Amino acid sequence: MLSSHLAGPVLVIGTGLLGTSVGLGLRAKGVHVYLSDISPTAAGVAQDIGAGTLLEHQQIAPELVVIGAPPDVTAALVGDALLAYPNATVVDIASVKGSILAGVLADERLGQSDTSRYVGTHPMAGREKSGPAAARGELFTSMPWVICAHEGAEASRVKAAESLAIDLGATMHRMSVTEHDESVALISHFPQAASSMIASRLLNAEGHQLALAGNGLRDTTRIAASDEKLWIQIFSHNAAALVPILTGMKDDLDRLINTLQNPQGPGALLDLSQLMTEGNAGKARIPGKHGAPPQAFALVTVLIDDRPGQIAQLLTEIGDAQINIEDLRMEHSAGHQVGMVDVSVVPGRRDELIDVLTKNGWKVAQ
Ligand SMILES: NC(=O)c1ccc[n+]([C@@H]2O[C@H](COP(=O)([O-])OP(=O)(O)OC[C@H]3O[C@@H](n4cnc5c(N)ncnc54)[C@H](O)[C@@H]3O)[C@@H](O)[C@H]2O)c1
Ligand SMILES: O=C(O)C(=O)C[C@]1(C(=O)O)C=C[C@@H](O)C=C1
Repeated sequence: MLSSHLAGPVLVIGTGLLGTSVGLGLRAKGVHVYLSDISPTAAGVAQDIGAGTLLEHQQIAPELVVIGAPPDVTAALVGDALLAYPNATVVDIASVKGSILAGVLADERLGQSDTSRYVGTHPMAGREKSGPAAARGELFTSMPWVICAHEGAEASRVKAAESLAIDLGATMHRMSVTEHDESVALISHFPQAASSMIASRLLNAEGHQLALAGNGLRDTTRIAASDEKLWIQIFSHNAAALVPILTGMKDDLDRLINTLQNPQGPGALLDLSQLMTEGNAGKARIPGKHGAPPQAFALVTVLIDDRPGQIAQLLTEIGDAQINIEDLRMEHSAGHQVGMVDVSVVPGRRDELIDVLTKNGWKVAQ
């Protein structure tokens, strides 16, 4: 078992997707984890899948308490935990930070020595699913984890919060709550709003239209499946940072509508070209997964028969050719006994991959 920075025990309050993922990740490091949730079922499932031990009537003195509940109850749960466990560091992992810090500092039950043990944090990893059954111990590996220590936080408490991120394999980013909320409004909350709006256009789509859906629609709507109860809280807690970004989008939309109302008009084509090139440039600024520099991988699509062992064979042959796979995705072709595997590789190895696979008899769609 790998050694951990945290000694434990750690108490996770709120054992849904995120809290259970924290429990699973810490258990894999050998840290003792207790689990608690307002829903006995959520806590029970988390225990059953190995995220820790149910907190029932045991008297515990946790080193760290992690609040993994929704944003609207987080500040109150932080306050409860600071009072219930007077020696513990208490962190939350909610997606918004300013409103929660304000709630904790305004809690009249707490003195300065209590709030000095609180550190707000936010792992930038998640899924469009919720609940403990969707949890993964590796969720945070190489993903950013923001630490938003407030002015009154004790250094040793900040270190404990950082130890949690390190033990779970995340990369640490320190910032103020304001910097955090503005950043995530742009890179997380705005994309969620845009994805939900794109998907909501489909409500009245005809079946024959939807039957044509390809990767463009799937790529832009994955997170539209996210939990509505969680996101109404995130949007409303971070409204001030989100409004300017949505206003900028509205201006762009107005400009596009204007241009398309007269697509042969003077400057219209230049306007459309600008929309695309600005989008290309923005996309190129997104770092590669796991913090790597931006890199456009080359995609090779391989057609495989829909029968057992095909993917394993494909991966073995790519491995034998000493070509590293950067990303892998599989799609089924509706109504056909065929699958399509998208293999991403560094651009310099693309032609070689196509050669190897074609020689080995695979059908490669170029
Ligand atoms: N889902 C994501 O992608 C993601 C990513 C990063 C951070 N977060 C943050 O993590 C937190 C949890 O999100 P999630 O996706 O795991 O949600 P979830 O719905 O899967 O889990 C939340 C859990 O909190 C429990 N809970 C609610 N009120 C409680 C209370 N008063 N006391 C104890 N438990 C309570 C619920 O029963 C549920 O099991 C949220 O604050 C969210 O903003 C989510
Ligand atoms: O991958 C996803 O499904 C997510 O939406 C994760 C995501 C994100 O925007 O990156 C969503 C909200 C969280 O606060 C942090 C991470």
